[in-house]
Amino acid sequence: MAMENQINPASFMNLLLDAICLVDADGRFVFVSGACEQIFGYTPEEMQGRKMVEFIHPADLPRTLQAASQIMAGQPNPHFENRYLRKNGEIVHIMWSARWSESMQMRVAVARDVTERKQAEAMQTALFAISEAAHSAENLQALYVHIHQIIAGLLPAQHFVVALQEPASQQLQICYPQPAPAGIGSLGLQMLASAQPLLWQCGQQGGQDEPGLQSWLGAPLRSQSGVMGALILKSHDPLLHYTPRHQALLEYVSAQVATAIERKQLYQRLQQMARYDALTGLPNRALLNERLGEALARARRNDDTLALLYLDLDNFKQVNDSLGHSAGDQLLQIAAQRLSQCVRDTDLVARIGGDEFVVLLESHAQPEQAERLAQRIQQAFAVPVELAGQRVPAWVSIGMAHYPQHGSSEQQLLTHADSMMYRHKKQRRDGQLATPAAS
Ligand SMILES: Nc1nc2c(ncn2[C@@H]2O[C@H](COP(=O)(O)OP(=O)(O)OP(=O)(O)O)[C@@H](O)[C@H]2O)c(=O)[nH]1
Repeated sequence: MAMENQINPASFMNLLLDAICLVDADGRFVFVSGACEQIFGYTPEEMQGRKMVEFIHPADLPRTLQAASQIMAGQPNPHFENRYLRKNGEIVHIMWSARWSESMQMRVAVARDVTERKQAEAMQTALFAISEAAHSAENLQALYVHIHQIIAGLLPAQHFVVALQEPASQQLQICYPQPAPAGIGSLGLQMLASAQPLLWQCGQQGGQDEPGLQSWLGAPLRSQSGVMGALILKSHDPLLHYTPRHQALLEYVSAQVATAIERKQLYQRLQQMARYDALTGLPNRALLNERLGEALARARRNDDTLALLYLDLDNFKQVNDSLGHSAGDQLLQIAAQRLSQCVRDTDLVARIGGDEFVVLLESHAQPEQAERLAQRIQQAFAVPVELAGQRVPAWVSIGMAHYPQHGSSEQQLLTHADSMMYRHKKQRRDGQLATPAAS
C-alpha cells in the first residue's frame, strides 16, 4: 500500500500546539482542536456548542466583534490579538489568524497562546515604568500610588500594601495605603523574618483579626543591605486566588520597587537636608525664601497682607562661651520649640542661621496680630532656661515687617525686619526697654 494512502492529516490535528477553531455565523464554536484545553483550560466538548463571546475578556469584546464581522465580510485577519478568560479565571492572550470560509459558512481560525510573550512585554514595561516613577513621583506617597497602579496592570492588586522597616527602631511600618489596613502587621513581620515570598490560599488566615480571608501574596523588598520591607497583596474575591505565577510576577518586580523606594528615600533625605536645619528640625533659609516668595505671590494676587518677625537671641554667644557649644545647641533647640508653640499651624518658623529665626504670618496678617504674636513670644522667652544645671535667661529681640507697607520683595521685607530687630536689641541694651516678664 502506498505511504500516502496511510496518512490522514486530520488525525495529527490534536498534536498541534495552536488550536484550530471553526465558528459559525452565530459566533458559536462548532469545532475546536485538542490544543484548546491547554490554551483555554476547557476541553473541546466543553467549548463546542457555546458562544465565543462567553469566553472573551469583557474589555476586548467590542473590538473582537468588530474584527469578526470584518472577517465574515471577506477580509482575512492573520494577526488579531485579544484576551480570553481561562476556565480557572486567569487571562490568556491569544493571537488569531482567521478567515471566512464561504463554502462552510464558518470562520476558520487558528489560536496561538502568546501569554508568555505578552507578559514578558508587560514586565519590561512595568520595570521601566517603576524606574520612571522613581524620578517623576513628587514624594514617597506619590511613588507608592504609581507602583500600585503599575502592579495592578500586571496582576490583581485591589488591596496593595507597602510595608517598610524603620531603620532606627527596626519596627515594621505600613507606608501605603494610609491609613494602614488592619491585620497586615503580623504578615509583614513574618515576611521580614523569613525573607521569603508568601502565598496563602483561600481558607487560610493571616491573623486572628482577619476572619474570612481569601488569598494573600507577599514578596520581600530586598535592598543591598538586606530585606527592607515587603509588598503584600490581598484578595477578598472568592473567585480570585493568587497563583504561583502571580507570586513569580510580584517577586520579579519587587527588586525594581525596592530600588525605586531606596532612590526616593535618598532623594527625600537630601531634600530634607537642603531645606531643613539639622539641629532644630525647622525650615532653613532656603526653604523660608521659597515659601516667602510663594506667599508674596499669593498676597499680590489676592490683594492680601503678610507679616514677618525677625528674631535674634540676646547674648547667645555668652552661653556658648560660658557653658559650652552643646549648651548653646540645646538653647537653640529650646528656642525653636518655644517659637513653634507660639505660632499657628499655618505660620512658618525658620532658623535662618546662628541664633536668628524668622516667623512668616500669612493671610490677613494685620499689624496688631503680629504685635500680639511678638508679645506672646517675648513672654515665652522670658522664662529662663535650665542649661548645664544653671538657669540662663533666654531673651530675644524681635523686629517686624509688613507687606505691602515695608516692601514688595522678599529681600526688602527681610532687611526691614532685620533692622527693626537691631533697633529693638539696641534699645534693650541701652535700657530704653523693660525686660519682658513671663506670663
Ligand atoms: N552652639 C551653637 N552656636 C552657634 C551655632 N551657630 C552659630 N553659633 C554661634 O552663635 C553666636 C551668634 O552670635 P551673635 O548673635 O553675634 O551673639 P550674641 O551674643 O547673641 O549677640 P547679640 O545678638 O548682639 O546679643 C556666635 O558665637 C556663633 O558662633 C550653632 O549651631 N550652635
